[in-house]
Amino acid sequence: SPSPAATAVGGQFLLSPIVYERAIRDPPAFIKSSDFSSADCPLDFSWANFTLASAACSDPTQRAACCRYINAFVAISIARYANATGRLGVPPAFAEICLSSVSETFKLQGIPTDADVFCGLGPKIRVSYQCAGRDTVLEMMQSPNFNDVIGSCRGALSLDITCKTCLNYGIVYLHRLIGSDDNVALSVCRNAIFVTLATQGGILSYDDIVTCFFGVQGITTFPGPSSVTSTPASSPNVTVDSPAPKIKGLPQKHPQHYRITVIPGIGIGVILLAVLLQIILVVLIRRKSRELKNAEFPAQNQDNTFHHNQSWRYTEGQSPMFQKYSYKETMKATDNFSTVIGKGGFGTVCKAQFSDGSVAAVKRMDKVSRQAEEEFCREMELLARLHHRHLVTLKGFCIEKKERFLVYEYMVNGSLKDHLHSSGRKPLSWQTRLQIAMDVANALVS
Ligand SMILES: Nc1ncnc2c1ncn2[C@@H]1O[C@H](COP(=O)(O)OP(=O)(O)OP(=O)(O)O)[C@@H](O)[C@H]1O
Repeated sequence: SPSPAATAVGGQFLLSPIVYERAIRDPPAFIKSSDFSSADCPLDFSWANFTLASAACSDPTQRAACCRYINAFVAISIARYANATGRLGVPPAFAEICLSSVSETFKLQGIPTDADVFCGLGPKIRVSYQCAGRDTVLEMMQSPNFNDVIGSCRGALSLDITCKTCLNYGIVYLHRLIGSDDNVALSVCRNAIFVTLATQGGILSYDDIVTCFFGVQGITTFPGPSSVTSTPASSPNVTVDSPAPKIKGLPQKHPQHYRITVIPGIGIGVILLAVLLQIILVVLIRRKSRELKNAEFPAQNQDNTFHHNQSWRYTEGQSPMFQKYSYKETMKATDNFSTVIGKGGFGTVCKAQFSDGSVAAVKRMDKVSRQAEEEFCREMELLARLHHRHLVTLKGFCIEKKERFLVYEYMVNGSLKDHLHSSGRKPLSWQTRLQIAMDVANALVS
């Protein structure tokens, strides 16, 4: 019959929190394991992915792997339990029900029942890792030389060499601690080391420890107090013990796997950002230098017709190099382009008076287009070659951003066109017209 401290509710025994806590810490004689059902076992397996384990356990040639999986599942559940309670496994009063609960869970998850037997669930694989009289994580940590184990296991345990070093330190520590060759005791204590390391949160990678200690992979593990079942299902509000102690002075905030993911992520992000900034910088510098080049030699970039090295220097005779006028001085000489004297196909013509006293006619290109650009170049090329007293002389040019100017010798009496077509002028005599035609023809053939 049930103990007086327990009340039968729906076929299960619901213990009051205080009685439960006492029961698991120091079970009184009247509390027997038969008072609990397997649902009361505080070990939780809801986190586990059994796919690989059930495949290994169903294959008779994979028995060793199967047992490693089973050992790992139990050890991880105990580590989760220890994370919340600080204990290295379930209290003795729960040992029996937990073994049958674990067995039932494995069965439900497709692991053949004979795996319990050949792996030794109970005699070899236990649900409590009492190691040389140590029941708690704190006691393990306080045992002599345990710091050496922690120190040696702090590296990247995913690496074979680091894992071996960690395990070797563990074995040395255990030989000193238990001083025997009892394989079961060594195996249980080894699991106690695993649980103690696994409860250290951020300083070690949980998944790496599992792989290192049990030689299995693909077990989904999510450690942390929130996911740890610290109480039986029937007593959800009872906390059993204080959570597992952590090593002082070491970061505890995030699990290692989180750091492993985030830190390289940040590094890669920073590198990508630096590369991106460099590319942007290069593009901006190139664009700027192209702009500067355009301002200096725009036509050259748009079209090959403008070969400035050839066109700006007239090599025949005494023709000088064209003068380059600045936009500022051109603007000043034309009183901000207000001295308009005519308009032709190329653009507007202004009279200009430069600071050195020279007078010129400045043709301002209306808009920069490919065609206008070509015309600009052609005019310069042509006038660079043609020099005659009957042809107007090109004095220079001005190129700045999108502005194009040709600076000519100023014709005081206007152009021939003015004399031929302007209505306000006295018509030229036929003799003069004939003379002009001959002069122009002369200029073109000479
Ligand atoms: N060097 C100059 N000196 C004085 N006036 C000029 C000079 N060049 C042009 N002009 C004036 O500007 C007007 C326009 O000249 P522009 O050469 O641009 O046009 P155009 O003679 O009609 O030839 P086009 O149509 O081929 O451009 C001329 O009719 C003239 O009155």
